[in-house]
Amino acid sequence: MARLDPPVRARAQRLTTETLRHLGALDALLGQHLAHMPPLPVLNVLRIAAYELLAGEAAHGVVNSAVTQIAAMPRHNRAKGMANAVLRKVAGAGMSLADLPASRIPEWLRDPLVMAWGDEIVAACEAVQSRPAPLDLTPREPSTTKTLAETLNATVLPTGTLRIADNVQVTALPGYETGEWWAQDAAAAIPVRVLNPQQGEKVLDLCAAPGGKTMQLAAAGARVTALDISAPRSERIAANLARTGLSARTVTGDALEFTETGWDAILLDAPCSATGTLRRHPDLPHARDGSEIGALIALQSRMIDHALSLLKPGGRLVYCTCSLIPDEGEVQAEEAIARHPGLTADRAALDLPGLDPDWITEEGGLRLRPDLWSDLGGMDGFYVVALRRPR
Ligand SMILES: C[S@@+](CC[C@H](N)C(=O)[O-])C[C@H]1O[C@@H](n2cnc3c(N)ncnc32)[C@H](O)[C@@H]1O
Repeated sequence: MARLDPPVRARAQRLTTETLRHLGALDALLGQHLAHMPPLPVLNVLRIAAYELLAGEAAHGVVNSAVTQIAAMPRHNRAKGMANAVLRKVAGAGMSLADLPASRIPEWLRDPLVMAWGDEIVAACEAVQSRPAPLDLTPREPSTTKTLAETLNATVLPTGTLRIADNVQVTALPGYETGEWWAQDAAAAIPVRVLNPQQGEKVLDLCAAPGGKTMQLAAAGARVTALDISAPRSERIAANLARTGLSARTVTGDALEFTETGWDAILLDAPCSATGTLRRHPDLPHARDGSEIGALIALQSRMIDHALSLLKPGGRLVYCTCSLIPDEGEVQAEEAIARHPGLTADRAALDLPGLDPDWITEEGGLRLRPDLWSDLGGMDGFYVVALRRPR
């Protein structure tokens, strides 16, 4: 896909993302017209074509293009007649995307989420995840929020994030080149607000790439060190800082081996199952099976303990994950408090404009779910807690 021209690439990305979002419903629809499942390369062409038909693309062009692609597959070109017939039946049914049922989270993930949140909340999350995610932007200078909202025809969310509902090309928007804002989901912007960086404070961003939160910390005037284990991802931090004219020291390395101490505050946006970001990454539940989550949970608690050892006495650690699984959020905070005498969850840090006190959890963290603000377009799932080390 990287070799395609930007507009073609954007269209290819949108088509595959939206097809994956509705994969279960599209397969069920195609299944009504298929005597047996075709080979995967043929099925994938049918899936994308069925999505395009339901999205209102002209039937003639969609069917022709799909048949041409299958005709060019040396091992499967005999399927072109079948593909033509099936797609004409889908087109003839006159259905649209609105007729599809909400996309369902695959069972390996759905079962633990139902255990954690109940059927109703999971169904509400699925309803939000069935629609494309809006584009959320964080302004570099909070004082420019109103002006940017007018220029970009965006709405301002209760926490100060700008939201654009339409499908737009990010890099073509005014202010991208000049770094006046960066793309960041409304929920992802909250951990730094909870950390509340102060001018001149020494702040360590422990799992920093691609740098959305690093930029928020630097924009607040903190002296930031941004560390990430991945060299290519660290380059993205540097590129983002350069575009926005912000500065931070970048380090490539393993958080568990970083030994500089005395930090006023540390942000730990730990690697996780990313199950809160399904609406932006509908491929995720198909590409994974949950077998990696146990190892991630163990890594997260080792990272929390190590981060606490780097803080100055009285310093604060904001731990967050873009996961919907409590073992990667609420349980990590609860167990960290139990492991470290004197460590407390700072509930006052969550008293911020736009944050609903109902989102505060028993152990003193913040649970953000896709179904919250559903009337405003939802948000990614996140867990955030501010832990304070004793003096
Ligand atoms: C959730 S992403 C961070 C997103 C980032 N904070 C932002 O807001 O743009 C998690 C990051 O952790 C990094 N990571 C994973 N294991 C790590 C380790 N042992 N040490 C440091 N970084 C690690 C990954 O490379 C990944 O970039």
